[in-house]
Amino acid sequence: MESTAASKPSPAKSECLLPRISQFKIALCQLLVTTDKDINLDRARNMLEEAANKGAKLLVLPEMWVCPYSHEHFTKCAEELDKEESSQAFHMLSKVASSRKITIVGGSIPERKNGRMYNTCCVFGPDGKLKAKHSKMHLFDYYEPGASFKESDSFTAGDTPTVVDTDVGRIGIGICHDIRFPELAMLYREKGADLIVYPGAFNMSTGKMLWELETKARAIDNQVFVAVCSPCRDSAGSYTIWGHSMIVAPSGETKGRTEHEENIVIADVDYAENRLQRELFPKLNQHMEDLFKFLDTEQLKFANYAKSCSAS
Ligand SMILES: NC(=O)CCC(=O)C(=O)O
Repeated sequence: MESTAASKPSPAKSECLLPRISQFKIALCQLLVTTDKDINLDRARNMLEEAANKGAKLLVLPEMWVCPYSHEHFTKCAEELDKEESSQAFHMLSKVASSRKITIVGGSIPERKNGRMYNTCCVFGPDGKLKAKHSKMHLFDYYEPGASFKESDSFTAGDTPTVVDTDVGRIGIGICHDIRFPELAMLYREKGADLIVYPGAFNMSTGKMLWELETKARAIDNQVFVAVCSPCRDSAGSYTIWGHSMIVAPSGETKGRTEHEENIVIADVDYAENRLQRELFPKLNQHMEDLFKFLDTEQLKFANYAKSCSAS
C-alpha cells in the first residue's frame, strides 16, 4: 500500500486554496532514456531547462526516465523518495522547479519503500517542495506469446488516486496503464481536475492502436485537458517504446504532439476551454446517477483491485 500526506486527502470538488493561472504553456519532455542513470539525469535536467527557457510553466517528464523499462534496471535505479538527500532524481527536480519557479510533474521512477518497489511520480511546486506523490495503480501485466511482460513482478500497485492543486490548476495524476481505466479519470473530473497528466511508456503494438485513442477518450469523456508524456523510442532497448507524447483539449482537439524522436512538445493550455465544452455539451446534467450507482464505490473498487494485483 502506498500513499503520502502530500497526496491525501484529495481536495473537495469546489475548494481550491491556491491562486492559479488558467492560461499557460505546458512542455512534454520526450527524452531519450539510456542505461546510464547519470546521463539520464543530465539529459532530463537539460530538457527541463530548455522547456523553461521556452516559457513553459508546467513541465512533464515521462514514465521511467531514469532507466530503461526493464525489471533489471528498475531494481538497479530505484531510489527512496521520502528525503531529498536520498534521491538524485528528487534533488534535481526540486532544484529545477525552485530555480525556474515552475511546476514539474516528474514522470516516474522506481521508488524503494519499506522493502517494496513502486512506480512513482513526484510533483513539485515552484518553491521546489514536493506537492504530491502518485504510485501507479494499475500495473502493466500483459500476456502475448513471445512478448509477455509482468510489471507486477517488480512493483507493488499504489492504491490512492492523486489530485493535486498547483499554481497551474488542479491536476489528476495517472501513470501509463492507469489511462486504460476510465473510472480513475472520471474520479479526477468529479474532484474538479482541470487537467490529467499521464507520464507513460506504451509499447509498439498497443501504442499504435491505443495511445492516442485512450488520450482522446479520457479528454472527451471528462471534458478536461489530458497530457501524455513518453520517453522517445530507443530501438536498442528490449521494450520498444511508442513515443508520441501529446496533449489533447476537452473538445478532443490535439493541441500539441510529436512523433517518436527526442523532442519537447510545447502547447498552450487554457482552462476556459473546459468551461466552454461543458456549456456546449452539459453532460454532467445528464448523468443518470440512480442507474449507474457503481460510480459511488469507485474508491473502494480501486483499493480492492490494487490489493488483488499485489497479491497475485
Ligand atoms: N508502461 C505501461 O504501463 C505500458 C502500458 C501499455 O503499453 C498498455 O497497452 O496499456
